[in-house]
Amino acid sequence: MDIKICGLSTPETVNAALDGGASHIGFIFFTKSPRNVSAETAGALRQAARGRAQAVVVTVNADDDALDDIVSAVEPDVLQLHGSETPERVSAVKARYGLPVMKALSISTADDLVRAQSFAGIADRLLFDAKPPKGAELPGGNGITFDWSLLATLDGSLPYMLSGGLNASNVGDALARVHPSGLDISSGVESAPGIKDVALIKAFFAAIRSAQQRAA
Ligand SMILES: O=C(O)c1ccccc1NCC(=O)[C@H](O)[C@H](O)COP(=O)(O)O
Repeated sequence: MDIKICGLSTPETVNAALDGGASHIGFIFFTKSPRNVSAETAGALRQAARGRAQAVVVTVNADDDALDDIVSAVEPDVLQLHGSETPERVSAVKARYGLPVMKALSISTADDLVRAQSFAGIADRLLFDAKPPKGAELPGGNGITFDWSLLATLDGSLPYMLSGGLNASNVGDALARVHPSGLDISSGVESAPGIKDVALIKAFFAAIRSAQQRAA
């Protein structure tokens, strides 16, 4: 199963993610986020990780000019669109950069999953995150779970990463209930907003391994 550690900003925590077995490392491009990084920082971190994990850049309703700059500086493997991008915008981004697009969607009701179907065959993968609280500044990275049982309505045709409020304590429960093609975590491996913690990253991977052994 793919595992994405998102919101990385230092070599130490990127190494912890890679050593733990992360398939994806995520870099946030959203100035209001405590995890926001410069293109230079993300570019250097992704170069160091090249060949070991896929580099994902996370943007929110970014226009072509902003994406051009980020893509040329970072050379990502995947673009994660975490705003209110439409299926048409996802198609246009895929065509412009020739890169896989993971579309993040906020989930709080079954209707949100009906909306997800409009990205079928367009986004390469979805990332189901919790709906941010009213008035929240951030569309993601809020450390909030959603009702995972809603995912039971999916027919299996949409590959998705499960995201939102995961941590070492609840990831086993999540894996017992749903079967995503990937997991994504950010604040659950932080000691403070934006500060990734090597011990928490290790604990997260250990919890996943335990859950997988229980299921085997
Ligand atoms: O993490 C952020 O600060 C962020 C800001 C703006 C857009 C997206 C953001 N995060 C995207 C992610 O993929 C997070 O990993 C995801 O929302 C889950 O976060 P968490 O609930 O903290 O594990």
